[in-house]
Amino acid sequence: MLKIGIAADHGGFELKKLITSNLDITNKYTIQDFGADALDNNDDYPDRILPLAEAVSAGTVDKGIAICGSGVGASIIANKLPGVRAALITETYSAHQGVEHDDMNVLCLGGRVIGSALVMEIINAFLGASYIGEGRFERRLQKLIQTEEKYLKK
Ligand SMILES: O=C(CO)[C@H](O)[C@H](O)[C@H](O)COP(=O)(O)O
Repeated sequence: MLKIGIAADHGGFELKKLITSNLDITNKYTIQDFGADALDNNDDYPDRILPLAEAVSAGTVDKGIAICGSGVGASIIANKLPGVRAALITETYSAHQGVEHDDMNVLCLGGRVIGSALVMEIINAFLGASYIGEGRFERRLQKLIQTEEKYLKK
């Protein structure tokens, strides 16, 4: 079963609630909620998203969903960690292509910019996709990993 993590700051708090109550996890996923557990308009996205990104980096969750107001801050902080490939996604094509081609493992969303019907389609596309893992995609991923090893220190 795929292990999914989810986290949000105040800008993504309502969207996280909507996602966790609408996502059909039956027989498919386990979901770990990294907070925020309550709305705090003074919280900061690095504090809220980092525990999820650490879990993806450590491999204790397989895929993450990181939400802030725009999705921008969430993607910036998540990508600081080794092994995390996060992207801000606003439509369904990139939600699955990012996984299939680039092994994207964190989906970033903007809680203040995305509609509730679209967001569930995006999440289902992201969670249902698998990395192709060969040929030109693997060649590109290896270049990305080499870059990470050169510039990011564990
Ligand atoms: O979108 C964000 C970062 O990219 C944050 O979630 C905040 O919503 C954004 O920075 C706005 O901050 P505010 O304190 O809610 O005005």
